[in-house]
Amino acid sequence: MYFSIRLHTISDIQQRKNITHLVCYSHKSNVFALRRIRNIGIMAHIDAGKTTTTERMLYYSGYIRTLGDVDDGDTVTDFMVQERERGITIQSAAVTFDWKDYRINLIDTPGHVDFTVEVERCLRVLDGAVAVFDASAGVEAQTLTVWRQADKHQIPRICFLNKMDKNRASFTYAVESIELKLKTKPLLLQVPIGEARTFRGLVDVVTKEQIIWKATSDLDDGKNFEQKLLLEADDPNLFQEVQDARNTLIEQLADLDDEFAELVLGEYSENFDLIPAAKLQSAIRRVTLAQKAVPVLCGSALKNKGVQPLLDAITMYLPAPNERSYEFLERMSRLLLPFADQQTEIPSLMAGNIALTVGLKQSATGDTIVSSKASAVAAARRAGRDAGGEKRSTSDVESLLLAGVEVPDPVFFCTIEPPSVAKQQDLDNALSCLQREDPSLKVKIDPDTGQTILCGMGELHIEIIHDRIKREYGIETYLGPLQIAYRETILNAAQATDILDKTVGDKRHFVTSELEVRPRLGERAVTKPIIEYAVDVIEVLPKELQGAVENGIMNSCIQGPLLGFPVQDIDVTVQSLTVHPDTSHTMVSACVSRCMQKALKKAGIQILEPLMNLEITVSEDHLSAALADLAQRRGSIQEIQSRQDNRVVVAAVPLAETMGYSTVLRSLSSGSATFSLELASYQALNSQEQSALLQRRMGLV
Ligand SMILES: Nc1nc2c(ncn2[C@@H]2O[C@H](COP(=O)(O)OP(=O)(O)OP(=O)(O)O)[C@@H](O)[C@H]2O)c(=O)[nH]1
Repeated sequence: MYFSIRLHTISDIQQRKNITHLVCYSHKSNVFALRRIRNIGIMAHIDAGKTTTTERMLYYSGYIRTLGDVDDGDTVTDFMVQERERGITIQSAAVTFDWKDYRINLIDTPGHVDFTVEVERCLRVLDGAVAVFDASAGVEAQTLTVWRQADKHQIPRICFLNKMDKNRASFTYAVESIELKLKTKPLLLQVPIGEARTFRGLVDVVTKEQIIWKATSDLDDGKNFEQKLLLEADDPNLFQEVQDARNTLIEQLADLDDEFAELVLGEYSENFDLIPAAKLQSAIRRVTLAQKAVPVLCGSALKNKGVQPLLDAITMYLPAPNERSYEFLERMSRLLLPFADQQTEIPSLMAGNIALTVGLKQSATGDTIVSSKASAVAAARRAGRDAGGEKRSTSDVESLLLAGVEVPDPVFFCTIEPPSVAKQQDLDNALSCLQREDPSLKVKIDPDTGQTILCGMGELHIEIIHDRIKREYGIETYLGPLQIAYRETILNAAQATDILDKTVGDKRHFVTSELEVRPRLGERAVTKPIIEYAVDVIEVLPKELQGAVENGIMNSCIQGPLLGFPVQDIDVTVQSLTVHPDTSHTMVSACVSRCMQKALKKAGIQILEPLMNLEITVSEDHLSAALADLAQRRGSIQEIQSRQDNRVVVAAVPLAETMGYSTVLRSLSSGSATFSLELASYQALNSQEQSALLQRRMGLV
């Protein structure tokens, strides 16, 4: 389990003191000046080649002696059994290695959409990221999702166009799709030499050096390559291409960076060729750190080409921890330096590093650990000051400190049962450990049957959890059929009243309430009800009682009256409320909750189903079969784009129709089509579908 052990310190003076103190405790080999550390994530769409690229980095840096292969299931970072069996990354793995006097802490993150939360929990502890693309596919659906997450956390990035050796690989196409779909400015730092089967090397646009690997680099390890200045006589066309690319790069940088613009317009205005590489490199670094543009490199990790220049670019263009806007520091009783599934104990940790710690029983993914309450308060105050001196409320400050991982609501659920009642306690323990690690996994108890319910992000997510419980905790569990997490909303406005009159011991609890519920109109789904009060209620309602009323309203929305799914998109007005002085807050909540249930029932319930964005990449030959199948799944096609020789179908399809889709798509496209799914919104079921669902749920069909 990885924690973002990031401590705001109270003042710079104190921080300097603490760092010195920690350096004294460090092993010499572990002491790296902050500016020589890079905390980097690798992110991309599934199968773009993150794990393969990471494996090459470890090899070239000397940390492993033989190259592992995803397809053989022996890579360092995919160490979970499920990862090795399926050839995909599920859990992020952290590795630390050195490259030319720099220490790189690198996290390989999963690409499958079911594990998006895993990516986000990594991003928030990183300073920079490498986005890996399949050069024959360009930007794919999941790349967009992780790109947006990185935008949210303001993470400077480098793009690596991998798989340049693949049939249909196209540098130009991939760059265009980055510009168009990610709405970013690509800085082309390399020009490939050859493409697809002829790909053999690249030219560094900044230094004009060509790097050519041996034709047999996929058989040897790609460590040997020829590096020399590209001369016009070597290849006039390539020389001109590089010259043009360099001029474009210079123009781009001058547009984005004033310091560089001054240089170009002044000293070097007569001859751009004379601009020293170092000046270009520092300008690239500045615009990358400011996230005004993204350097683009290319290669083929599998064929051992292009990874060493990528490592150089990471050290050159991505930020050191002290160049990001936070200063964090921590010292703990037991600290471990991760190397995938191996760890080395270290005596202390300097600011800017990533490490593991053990034994924290109460904390979970997304928490921020601070050394004391006082330092947390001081950090919050400082964060308040940094935010432009505006006054912040306490809750603002709290939310700033606890800014955690954004967890999407789960869309699938199923019952999970242990082999015997005696094993229930073990299962509960296993589930609570897994939940602390993975915030996208939710566990609840069905109030009617008492069964444990597992809620997750997709079929694969639940399958992997099931498998992990068996392998890691030795419990063979039984899963019920996978079900869709629907939502409920109301069709009309309705009013209801309720009276609670209960005497417990010598106390009389007396409450009357009157509420109105109305459907909320608007584009965006709002999961929490918007609560308003009639003027004469709010004027006399004490703050504590308001909390009890709102609890009652919220509780009744957790389980809707029709099928027990959460209720969304409603407005509530508390029209009247009387409370006897001795009445407890629990009784107030209970009365309001009952009143809400009555109002919701009267208002008429509409079931909403999750609607997914589906993107299918399929060859022309299999397009009509894929479209015909989509039509049967209540899918609506939004767009059909061309991507190289393939067609990309962008569609919306109800989640209920996507069960087992991967098997069907594989068989109708002879294994060539790929797809990705992402939750888009919730849509109303029509009355026939709704009554069919009700009948199924009641076991009538
Ligand atoms: N042709 C070609 N294939 C590659 C290259 N890099 C990776 N692959 C193959 O692409 C597949 C996916 O590679 P991975 O490294 O597992 O990709 P990933 O992005 O880590 O995948 P997830 O972690 O599951 O998202 C494997 O079959 C690799 O052998 C490359 O440069 N060229």
